[in-house]
Amino acid sequence: MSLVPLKPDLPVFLRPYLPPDNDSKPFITLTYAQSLDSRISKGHGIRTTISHPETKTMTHYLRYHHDGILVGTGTALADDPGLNCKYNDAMDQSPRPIILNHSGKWKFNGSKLQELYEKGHGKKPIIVVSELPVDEDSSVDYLVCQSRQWSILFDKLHKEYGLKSIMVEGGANVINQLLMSSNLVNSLIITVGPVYLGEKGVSVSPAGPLQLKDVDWWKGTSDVVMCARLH
Ligand SMILES: NC(=O)c1ccc[n+]([C@@H]2O[C@H](COP(=O)([O-])OP(=O)(O)OC[C@H]3O[C@@H](n4cnc5c(N)ncnc54)[C@H](O)[C@@H]3O)[C@@H](O)[C@H]2O)c1
Ligand SMILES: Nc1nc(=O)c(N)c(NC[C@H](O)[C@H](O)[C@H](O)COP(=O)(O)O)[nH]1
Repeated sequence: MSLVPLKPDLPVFLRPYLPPDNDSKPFITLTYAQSLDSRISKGHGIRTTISHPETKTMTHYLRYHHDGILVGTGTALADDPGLNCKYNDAMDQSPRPIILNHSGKWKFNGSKLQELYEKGHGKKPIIVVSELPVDEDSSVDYLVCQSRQWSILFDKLHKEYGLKSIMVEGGANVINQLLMSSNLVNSLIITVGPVYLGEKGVSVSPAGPLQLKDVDWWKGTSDVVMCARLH
């Protein structure tokens, strides 16, 4: 499905929060869409549309500006995401998909990621594991890194794969951890949609309080987008 056009005032609004051209450390953007009650889906395993088509276009614009896009196992299992870039039909500019798969529950075989990669519509995924599997799949790259070692993981993605910017798209478990690792996150970009998802929804709520800095808001047709820094 094609995207609606990018709202013309979004590039200027987003510019200060996008990765710089040159940086010695990987630039980490944490981004997701949430309801008014801070839920990101109706329930575990349920893919839920929250954002307006114009902020979906913004997400693809953000993907266009990043070298890698990371999601947790829960999101890979629930959403079977494509994680490519449809902005400007620039699928060759798609970020490298990065899947945390320490549990081994998610399978590349039969996934949307496999379909897109084989069609040349997405990049080769990097699967993060605690040890190499016995039945290695040659269509993916494996990165060995122990669970919850975020700093080491981002460093390896930078040094071993040359990824200078990584966009983290969720889900809740991953987001809650990174909100508590404020020194690792360079930009936070949250879309808020006009919906409540209720108490069975999967909520974003970090373990402790967090005061954001350099906050700016954009108002779209039905969503708002907040950009901020954590440090
Ligand atoms: N609205 C949005 O923007 C958005 C974005 C992404 C996902 N979602 C939704 O979120 C839900 C999934 O969220 P979730 O919290 O269940 O799953 P998740 O995607 O956060 O994955 C959690 C799992 O990933 C692994 N993991 C997490 N952190 C790790 C680490 N540091 N090292 C190694 N492994 C790690 C663990 O297996 C953990 O159980 C789905 O329903 C999905 O539709 C919504
Ligand atoms: N911007 C945004 N608005 C939403 O309403 C929503 N549910 C997501 N969810 C993000 C989540 O990570 C999804 O899994 C990927 O957005 C799917 O990616 P694809 O479109 O398949 O490439 N993101």
